[in-house]
Amino acid sequence: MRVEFTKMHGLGNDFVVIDDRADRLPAFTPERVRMLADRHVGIGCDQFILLKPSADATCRMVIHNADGGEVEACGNASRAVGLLLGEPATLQTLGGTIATRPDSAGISVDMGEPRLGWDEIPLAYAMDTLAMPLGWDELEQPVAVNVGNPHAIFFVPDCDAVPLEQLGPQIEHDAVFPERVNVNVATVVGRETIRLRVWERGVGLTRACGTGACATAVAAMRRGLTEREVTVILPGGPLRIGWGADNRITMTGPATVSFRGSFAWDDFA
Ligand SMILES: N[C@@H](CCC[C@H](N)C(=O)O)C(=O)O
Repeated sequence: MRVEFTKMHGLGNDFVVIDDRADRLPAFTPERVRMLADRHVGIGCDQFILLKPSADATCRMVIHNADGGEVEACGNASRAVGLLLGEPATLQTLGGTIATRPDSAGISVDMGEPRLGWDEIPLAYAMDTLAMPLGWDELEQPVAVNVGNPHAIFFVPDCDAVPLEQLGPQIEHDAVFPERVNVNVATVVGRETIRLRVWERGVGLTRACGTGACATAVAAMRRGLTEREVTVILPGGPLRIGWGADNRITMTGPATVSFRGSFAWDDFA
């Protein structure tokens, strides 16, 4: 059996997307996803995205990190799927149902409401999520925000100077985050601009993280550092993020098809 896929990216955060809305494919095990995502033995991607039928939305979006683990949300992949579907669409994810629509700046996504309670992140025990009383070397007092998936955000004078490849994995696996965490280091450049680098849970450093941009914008707004609409500049490029009076987050930015292909199911057994 051959399986067709679309290789896509959002600001360099890249995905293998398989459209199985017809529901004919067998299950993708974490091992199979790991092989497909591997940049040496597979196709290579940060996240593996499977579209399945849904009774309540345009489709169900199943999201796996490159390590094979299934996760609740992926902002950049949501824009990519929005581009594939073309029309305004709703995507059912483990983190909630979100809505995409084409926009003059690419694809706009209603990412839903952030969760801010310590048990909603989740954290291991009760604490202030606006300034967690913890530190890892130079990274201290993060803000914790859940935008479908868990994020810790550290505001620093220069995010490019942080050794994120060393501190990211330590923080990701710290016991204070029982479901692990995505680690964001952010520098506020002005009331409407933030620079951001992200160590993604289950992947590592990526060129961009849409949910990281949303969580960081909410964190900056909660701390009163920015306006309620900002540009978040990632290594792969900028995203526009708004947190409205209705408590909903909107993310707008590009998504791109790189190429289309197919593989034999048995090649990744
Ligand atoms: N690339 C993503 C986030 C993907 C999931 C994340 N690594 C997690 O484990 O929660 C994005 O664009 O949001």
